[in-house]
Amino acid sequence: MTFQKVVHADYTSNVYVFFLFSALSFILMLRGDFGIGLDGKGIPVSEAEKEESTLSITVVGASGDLAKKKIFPALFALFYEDWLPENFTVFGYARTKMNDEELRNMISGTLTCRVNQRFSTLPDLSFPIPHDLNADTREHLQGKLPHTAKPSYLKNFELLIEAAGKVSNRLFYLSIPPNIFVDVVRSVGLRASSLNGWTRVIVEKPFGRDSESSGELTRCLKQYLTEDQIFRIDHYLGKELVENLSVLRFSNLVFEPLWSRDYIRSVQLIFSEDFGTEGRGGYFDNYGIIRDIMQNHLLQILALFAMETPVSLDAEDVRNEKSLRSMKPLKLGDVIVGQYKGHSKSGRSYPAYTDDPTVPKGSLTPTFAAAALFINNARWDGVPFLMKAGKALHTRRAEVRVQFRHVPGNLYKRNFGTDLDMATNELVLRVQPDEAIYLRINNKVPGLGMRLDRSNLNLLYSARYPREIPDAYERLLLDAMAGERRLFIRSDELDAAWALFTPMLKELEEKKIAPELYPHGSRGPVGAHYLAAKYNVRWGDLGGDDS
Ligand SMILES: NC(=O)C1=CN([C@@H]2O[C@H](COP(=O)(O)OP(=O)(O)OC[C@H]3O[C@@H](n4cnc5c(N)ncnc54)[C@H](OP(=O)(O)O)[C@@H]3O)[C@@H](O)[C@H]2O)C=CC1
Ligand SMILES: O=C1O[C@H](COP(=O)(O)O)[C@@H](O)[C@H](O)[C@H]1O
Repeated sequence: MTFQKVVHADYTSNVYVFFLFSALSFILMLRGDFGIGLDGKGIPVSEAEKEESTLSITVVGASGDLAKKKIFPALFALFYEDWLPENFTVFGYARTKMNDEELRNMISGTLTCRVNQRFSTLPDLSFPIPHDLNADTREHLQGKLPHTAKPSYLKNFELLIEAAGKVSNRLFYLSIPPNIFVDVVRSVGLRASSLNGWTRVIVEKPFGRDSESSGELTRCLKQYLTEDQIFRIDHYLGKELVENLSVLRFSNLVFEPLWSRDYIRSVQLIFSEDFGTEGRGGYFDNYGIIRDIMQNHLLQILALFAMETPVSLDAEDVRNEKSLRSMKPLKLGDVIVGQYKGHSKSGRSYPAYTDDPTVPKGSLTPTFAAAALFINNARWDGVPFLMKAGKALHTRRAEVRVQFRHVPGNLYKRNFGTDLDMATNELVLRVQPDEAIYLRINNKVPGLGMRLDRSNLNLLYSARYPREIPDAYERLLLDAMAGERRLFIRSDELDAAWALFTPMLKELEEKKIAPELYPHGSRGPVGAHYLAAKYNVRWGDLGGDDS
């Protein structure tokens, strides 16, 4: 196996890092579920195409936080697990100048263990430039050619030259701030598209900040790319438990009959992080937790949870059934917002959101929100879908909690006392950490007499599946390479998602609603409890008996 990395180039007007990894001699094992495959995994290409094609993956924004923490580790994990095709190259672009060693250090520092083991066995990363690049490009890459001023960001995309005589497929990952999305897409569309293979672009959120800006972004992107080339990523859709949601429901007879207003009393989608916005305050203040987490990650999970049975697992069939268009726009009265304040605990002090120098003083941006959404269809009419998302809370967790109705005429109510909520069944999908699915049931405590107890039927992934669970970005990158769109957001879904949130967000901002302050590291504002109480339910994550 060889592994190559080349070169940064300095330019007169801007300085870009340009580096190239070329991993050769990988074994491509094709994934059976994509049809044309051979033996169970890999990218769906025929044997002929495998030999005749090259794949380049270009990470734009390669020096950034996301590239460092997620994209490069995911690419290396795919490489490590032999999921990448034979002729495979990774390019990276950023503004920061970085030498080879700095770059290598940046990447190796964030690789997961399993990847590190193999990374450390790699030979020296500095190899000559591959012979299949033409002479001009070689010189250009080595910084020997004079450079004139670059009219736009990434002008030098034309440097992308893959092995001569092969079909070149190109995947671009835009890991950059939204204000330069369109410039980069223009460069990709006009200067760097493949002439004989496919060109796809993965776009990171935020996809606008309301219906208008999102619509405008979509229009601009579509000037240079077709909808089929745009892969809008929501990495929560790549998480193992979220992917399993449909399997759980549609492949187990015991759940599907219960999946409606007849048996389900409320559904709760809960996201919490035990750290603040440190380092990302500048970005975050323009968006807030509702746009950062609810309008995309939690809403996508909700849409998958509540969908009707699709005709097939094809991307379009699945995306057609996601229930976004049946949902009612969110009302301000069904939302509460919060913001974390400074707090001292055990001699340590934790900053307030507004202590971040990149956050404007007096900012009203919510770092916490809770909301109640409703779906206007026969299956879900009247069922509150409660969402709760917050930064700087007491724990890091993401989960879906399905609370079932009380048992009618419960024979055992005497044994539970008057608190019937304590006796309702609850199905919990813990997305992270410690992935698990568990069902809370009532059970007789063994022994004489009749004492009832609430217990969990528990599928803890680490016990049942000891293998490490791949990161969401691994799955989504692989899908994008394969042209599988099921887990990416279609433009009409995006429009529907913004239509649900935009009126409420506008009102919230116009009325300058002050967020309720909560201490850093707490469970969040009490307003969230009032919201749940309004719909006669309780947040399930407060019970304290999770396994
Ligand atoms: N970080 C995260 O956890 C997540 C991020 N995202 C999204 O991913 C994208 C990237 O985020 P993140 O990595 O955190 O951001 P960073 O600010 O850490 O990195 C941004 C990258 O873009 C480059 N860049 C910034 N401004 C310009 C410019 N004007 N012209 C050219 N290049 C520029 C930077 O280059 P340089 O460093 O050289 O200046 C850097 O490589 C954003 O859209 C963000 O919303 C989405 C989900 C999670
Ligand atoms: O998209 C985002 O997600 C992260 C949380 O992702 P996770 O996979 O670590 O749970 C969040 O921190 C960030 O604010 C948001 O932009």
